[in-house]
Amino acid sequence: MAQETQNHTLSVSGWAAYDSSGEIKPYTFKRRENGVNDVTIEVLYCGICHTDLHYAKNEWGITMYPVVPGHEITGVVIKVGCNAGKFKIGDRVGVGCLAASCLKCEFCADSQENYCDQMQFTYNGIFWDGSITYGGYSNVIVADYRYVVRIPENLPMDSVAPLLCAGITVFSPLKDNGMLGSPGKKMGVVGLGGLGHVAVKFGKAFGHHVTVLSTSPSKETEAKGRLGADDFIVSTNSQQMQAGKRSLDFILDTVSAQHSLGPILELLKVDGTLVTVGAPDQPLELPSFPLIFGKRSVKGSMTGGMRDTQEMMDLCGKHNITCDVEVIAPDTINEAMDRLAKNDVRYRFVIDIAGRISNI
Ligand SMILES: NC(=O)c1ccc[n+]([C@@H]2O[C@H](COP(=O)([O-])OP(=O)(O)OC[C@H]3O[C@@H](n4cnc5c(N)ncnc54)[C@H](O)[C@@H]3O)[C@@H](O)[C@H]2O)c1
Ligand SMILES: [Zn+2]
Ligand SMILES: [Zn+2]
Repeated sequence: MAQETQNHTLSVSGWAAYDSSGEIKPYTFKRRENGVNDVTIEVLYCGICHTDLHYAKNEWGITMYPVVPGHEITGVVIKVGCNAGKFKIGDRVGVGCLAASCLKCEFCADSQENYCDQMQFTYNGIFWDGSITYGGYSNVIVADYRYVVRIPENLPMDSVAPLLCAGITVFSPLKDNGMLGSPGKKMGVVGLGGLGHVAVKFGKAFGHHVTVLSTSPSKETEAKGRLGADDFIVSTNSQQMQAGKRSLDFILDTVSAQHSLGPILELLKVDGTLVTVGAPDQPLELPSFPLIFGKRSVKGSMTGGMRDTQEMMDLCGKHNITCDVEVIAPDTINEAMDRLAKNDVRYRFVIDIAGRISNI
């Protein structure tokens, strides 16, 4: 069982869910003191990922309460361990989903720490010292420097925060599947939420023709006008789905709820690939006919490694890509979570942890 260890003496104020109601309330807890490999970060902003909602409500059945969610963290370094000299006090940094990995296996050696079988998450994980990890809904986080990235100077700390999970989670499968550096592909994005809206922006930045698939016809104008999508298919409109058959090279499915992949797969060309990154609590429906008749592949992908995360950040800095966010105060996290559950967000809530908006 996880247990707190003696060097957990740093008092931190945060917000936690205490039970499967998912209600978020203030929570004061202890973190480890800054170790030789650590940086201590004053948290400025933290995005609300749909995964936070899955955990807060124990939708995957693995939540250890109280859970302090948050893995889209931006902040400023306030303490540096002696081995963490690549960072200095005052650096603008980000922390995503990963807190630890073995650092020795083939995946760690290749900076695919996200696939290390010893990998531990930023929250609801168990750190090497046996303590439960707590995420970014808190004013300070202590992170091993190997899981910290730099934020480009030109990007604002609030709208950059969701890149730490939503961003890398869609960047990584795009890179892995030949969508980076080979423009002109036909790309589909299913679900226009936090992950989906970044996927559209990346798709356009990488030179692709991007089609959004959504159940909400009302999102068409924004998807095209604001995010730059080229086409929009309402997934419940059978005529539109029929017209789109065999038109796409690659599809990224970001939907958070159970659904069938069958009709979506029909939109892929022969030999096309669908990567699912959404994590519904119920199995996806995967009929074999659209798979075998089109020699199509379905793959999964989980967040991304640290080298790719920094690469993505730097690319976003170069192309000025940020997320479309609604910044909220910590005392409205519950309202934001309710709206997230109802798909009423454009496109990511970001908590102003340090209370900067209250000063405006
Ligand atoms: N693979 C990973 O590493 C990874 C990382 C982050 C998030 N996730 C998962 O990805 C999913 C999406 O996360 P998000 O933060 O973008 O969530 P979000 O709530 O911002 O977006 C989800 C989108 O799915 C749409 N949607 C919901 N139910 C639908 C349905 N029945 N049919 C069609 N569309 C529907 C919503 O309208 C919304 O646009 C979540 O399940 C989350 O846990 C996975
Ligand atoms: Zn996430
Ligand atoms: Zn490893």
